[in-house]
Amino acid sequence: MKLTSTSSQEIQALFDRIAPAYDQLNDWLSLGLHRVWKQMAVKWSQPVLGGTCLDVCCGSGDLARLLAKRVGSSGKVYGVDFAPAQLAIARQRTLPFQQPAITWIEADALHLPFDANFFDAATMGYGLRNVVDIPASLKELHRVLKPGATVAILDFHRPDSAVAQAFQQWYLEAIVVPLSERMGLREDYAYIAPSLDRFPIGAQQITLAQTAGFSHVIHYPIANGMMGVLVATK
Ligand SMILES: C/C(=C\Cc1cc(O)c2ccccc2c1O)CCC[C@H](C)CCC[C@H](C)CCCC(C)C
Ligand SMILES: C[S@@+](CC[C@H](N)C(=O)[O-])C[C@H]1O[C@@H](n2cnc3c(N)ncnc32)[C@H](O)[C@@H]1O
Repeated sequence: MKLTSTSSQEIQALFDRIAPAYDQLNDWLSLGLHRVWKQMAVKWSQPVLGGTCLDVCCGSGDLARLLAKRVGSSGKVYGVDFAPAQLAIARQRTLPFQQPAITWIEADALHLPFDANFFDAATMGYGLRNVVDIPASLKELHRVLKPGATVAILDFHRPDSAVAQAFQQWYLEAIVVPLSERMGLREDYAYIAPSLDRFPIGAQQITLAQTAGFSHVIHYPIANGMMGVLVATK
């Protein structure tokens, strides 16, 4: 099935389908760099010891586990995703004795099952590009954060430089798609490039976050602008 413009159900099915290969392919295709980018996002979300943190669109849970390390045993971390196969892997990959225990919740990022002003910090990794309503998703994040709390949103980004842009396009088409094809996931990974074409660039993301109500917003291009982190404080 070719995924160009996509419904919420198609996105959920895609991430359920790729779940068994997802972590391995991320490590291979980014040469492990996605772990560094995720560390940066967690740092920018400013989690504090004993804090209550949220990882929206948590997938297999990398960011939630990093948040858990930051908040320590007196803190609390919730990981939310709507793809049950991703959550199953998140649960498997989390050590039973890890403190704090992470609470994994199957839910929609557009309707978070939390009270307003609940979280001290939040992260979202590679989720914003995939939600069907970006402004609604930002408003929902704003709603659940406490005043003064920060969300860091990591995702692909289009570099300014034509050379870096050409390299990114080439890498997605000539490396990512053929490698994922070997695992029978060609169409699923071919979806990344068009989803990136539709995704607002950093400056547009800043405006969207301000419109959602965030008071202090910065976008950091990373990896030569091929990735970016939107950091927004309520
Ligand atoms: C963790 C990463 C991506 C997660 C991800 C997001 C999506 O929206 C998907 C949609 C459909 C299928 C899969 C995903 C998905 O895995 C980021 C790293 C993985 C990337 C595939 C690697 C991309 C690398 C950069 C374009 C270039 C880096 C070059 C460097 C020399 C390694
Ligand atoms: C590319 S994965 C990212 C997973 C993880 N955050 C990471 O960085 O590795 C995107 C995740 O967003 C989830 N997702 C997309 N739209 C969602 C929505 N509306 N509600 C909840 N989860 C959603 C997908 O199920 C998928 O697990």
